[in-house]
Amino acid sequence: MSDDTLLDRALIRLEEAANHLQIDPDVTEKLKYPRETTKTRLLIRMDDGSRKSFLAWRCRYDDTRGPTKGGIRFHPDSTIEEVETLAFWMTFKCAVMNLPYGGGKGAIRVDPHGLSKSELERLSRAYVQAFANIIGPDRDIPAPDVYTNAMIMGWMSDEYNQITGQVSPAVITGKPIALGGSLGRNDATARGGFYLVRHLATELGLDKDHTVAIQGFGNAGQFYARLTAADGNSVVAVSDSAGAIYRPGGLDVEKLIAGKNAGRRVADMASELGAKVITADELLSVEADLLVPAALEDMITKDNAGTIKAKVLLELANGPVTPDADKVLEGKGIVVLPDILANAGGVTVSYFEWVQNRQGYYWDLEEIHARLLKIVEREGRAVWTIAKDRNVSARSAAYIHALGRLATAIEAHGTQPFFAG
Ligand SMILES: NC(=O)C1=CN([C@@H]2O[C@H](COP(=O)(O)OP(=O)(O)OC[C@H]3O[C@@H](n4cnc5c(N)ncnc54)[C@H](O)[C@@H]3O)[C@@H](O)[C@H]2O)C=CC1
Ligand SMILES: O=C(O)CCC(=O)C(=O)O
Repeated sequence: MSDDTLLDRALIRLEEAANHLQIDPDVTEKLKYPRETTKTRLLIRMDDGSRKSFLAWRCRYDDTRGPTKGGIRFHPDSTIEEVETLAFWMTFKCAVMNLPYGGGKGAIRVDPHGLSKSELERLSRAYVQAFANIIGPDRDIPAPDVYTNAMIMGWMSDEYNQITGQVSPAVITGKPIALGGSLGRNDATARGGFYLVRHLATELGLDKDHTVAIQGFGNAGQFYARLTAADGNSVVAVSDSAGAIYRPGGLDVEKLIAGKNAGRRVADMASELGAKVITADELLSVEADLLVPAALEDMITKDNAGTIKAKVLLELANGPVTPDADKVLEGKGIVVLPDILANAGGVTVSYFEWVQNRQGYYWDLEEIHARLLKIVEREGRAVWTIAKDRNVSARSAAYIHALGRLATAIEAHGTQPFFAG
């Protein structure tokens, strides 16, 4: 890989889209840099009485279209650059879906698997104590991301309420239902991708019983496996951070999910599922019609993209394909449904959660699914049409679609925000 940073590589997409649109250069100048990133150290008491310090960040990348929105990641490799890039992607994701938000993201550099539940709770609460002045229902609204979940969002929401002395459920989304969470947020990331693939199946050349390989078997990957298997497709390979398995005849998805929920690794379940253990790179090159990266960024590079046999990639992960790898995939005629569209079901249902919290009236699951379907199909179709009309990749089309909306909003604000930012 080159010396370019993750953000440098992400900005290539902005430049490409800008070349397609007649927009003021001030717009790209504004979108090239995060508005603000706050870094802090969280010092918490461990169960053995010692104290330990963790690096943490929150980035509000751009708030032209509304309060900043984006998840919080707990990961041992998190960096400021990763947080800012994820927040940049959130800015474009919210614009693609026409949600009234800008983009944000946060992280703590920690391996949460090494913490007890009470240590994890203290760390999550410490994050909110540190960033209580940055987040807020009209300012910056966090949500779950890698290695964070509804339980953690519940602790964070409770901490915010204690600090402010008010009950403000709309400050954070992805909460437990009992604390104002929305029905349907748990599988929303996967469901958005699933609706997109189903809507464009004919154009993508995917048959009703296509085969699927999934990289990463957490929230996004597991729910995608469940939805696609229930729809008659066959999940033939999956991986987690510890290994990968392959069964050409299809894996028992419910058994796999039950095993993961019991704390097992996918490779440890291979023999009972009649599957073969394969390497992480082999997962990318198995015979499958659809490849679903659902783990981390930069997993598909120019070094391994050439081995991919799938017709279509559905990016449930953020940034799994590098720009160099994109060129390889394009050369092979593989369609990439890009992250800012493909995984936007999560933030879309987070938006529904925020709306329900503010109106104090809650929708049933049917209503959530119908609203999500409508937005995914509307914006998915718009992106597909741009791709065909302009003869560009679906990724470029998604950025063109989003940048058009961002440019309109930036211009509508007048010149002042350029100086205030
Ligand atoms: N949770 C959400 O609502 C949303 C998540 N995403 C993105 O989806 C991706 C996955 O996030 P979640 O499923 O929420 O996280 P998660 O924490 O639930 O699961 C992550 C999964 O990735 C696996 N993994 C980690 N490193 C790996 C590696 N090197 N190879 C294979 N698997 C690996 C882990 O073992 C785990 O199964 C991330 O890129 C995240 O930013 C995007 C939109 C929304
Ligand atoms: O649900 C949200 O607000 C944000 C989810 C997220 O972090 C993402 O889409 O990458």
